[in-house]
Amino acid sequence: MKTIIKNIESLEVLDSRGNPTVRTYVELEDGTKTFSTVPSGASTGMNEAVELRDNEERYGGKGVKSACMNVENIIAKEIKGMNSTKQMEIDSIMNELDGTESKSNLGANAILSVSMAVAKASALSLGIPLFQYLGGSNACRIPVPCMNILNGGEHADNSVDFQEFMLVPLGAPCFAEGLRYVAEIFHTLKAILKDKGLATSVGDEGGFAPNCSSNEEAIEFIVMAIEKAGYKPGIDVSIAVDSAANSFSPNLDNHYNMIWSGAGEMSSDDLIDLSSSWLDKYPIVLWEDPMSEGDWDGFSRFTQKFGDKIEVVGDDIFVTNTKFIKKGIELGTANSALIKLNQIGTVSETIQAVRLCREAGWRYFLSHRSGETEDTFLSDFAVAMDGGHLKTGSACRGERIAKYNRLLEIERILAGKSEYRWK
Ligand SMILES: O=C(O)[C@@H](CO)OP(=O)(O)O
Ligand SMILES: [Mg+2]
Repeated sequence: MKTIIKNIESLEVLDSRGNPTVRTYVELEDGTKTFSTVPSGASTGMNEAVELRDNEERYGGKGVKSACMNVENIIAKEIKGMNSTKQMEIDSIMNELDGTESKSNLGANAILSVSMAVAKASALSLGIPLFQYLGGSNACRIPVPCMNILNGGEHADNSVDFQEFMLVPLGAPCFAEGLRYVAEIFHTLKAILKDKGLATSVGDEGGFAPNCSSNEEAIEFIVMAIEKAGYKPGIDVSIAVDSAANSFSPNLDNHYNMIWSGAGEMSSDDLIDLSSSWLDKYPIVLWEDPMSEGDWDGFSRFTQKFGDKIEVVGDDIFVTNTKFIKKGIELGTANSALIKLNQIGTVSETIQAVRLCREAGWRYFLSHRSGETEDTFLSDFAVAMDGGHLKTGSACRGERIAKYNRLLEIERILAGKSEYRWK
């Protein structure tokens, strides 16, 4: 059979931060050969699946090279000879081989590299675009590109506490136009910052990282840039924020300390008040991780207050894990989950997390990591999952642009049959 796995090999390569990461090649009986490369986060949730990374001393120095060895010496031995289209079976065999809930034995990066590569190889061998292989022949919704144009927190060396400020081109008629809107605003923001004598260097995801005088000044600059570029805030282009509140909650609880801006200590209620005043003034449609992963109560209160007006997304608190998303659904913690393949470590389990959100009437927001690669799996995956929006960084870094460009290609493949809508 064409799609029988003939060979699997792994190679240590570099990610966008210049750190080692895993790339895995899968070869099928019919000669199809392809590969996948895994990303890695900087602001991570405590319960994310465990990667074997060189910079993680807590795993006894087991680094990316050992993840690659695990692919070749342990996973490949079991998976070779299997049909690559048996995604769920392959993923669950890898989980059994690993034997831990966190995937810390073989490494979530080792497992995910194989999981994504077998999906890609299957699609290639069958002659189907990856987004249709994963999402079915009706997959046609291109996500609204939530472009991160201003970075703070752990993704930058500046005076902004909130990690990501994103543009949401929800008024555009199609993806290509939406991308054009946000790329233009990106360049306009650069000119505004330059004009004000502020730095135009960028953070990990390619958004600008100026030393703003306050967090609020950051969002003011963005509204200014939207207008100056000729768009209407809230109609053509709205705004999304990822506070990544873990990064300013020293004990990951309901105490916050905004050290970068100097705003100082805050409680969950102070953050709710701040958000409330921003929501009155600025066209914000989505707010991610407004509270830390330990502040379930603060998160719920935030959702109670704003959940009928905006999308409240849980990232570090849910870590793409159905166990935590289920708890969030029961408690009303949020109304959406961030979806990152490497937080849970297999394609099948990521799809389960998406399905759970859908069944609960939640939204789900597909996402890259701050340490990325040129792999465009995420673009196809986002279209396949039909979530309507994704975040994959700014307009000035190749590893992010690769994903936007793949979405342009998909829109073209769908030749007028694609959908583009926020909700
Ligand atoms: O917090 C986030 O949402 C992500 C991606 O933007 O960052 P990281 O990959 O560092 O966790
Ligand atoms: Mg986040």
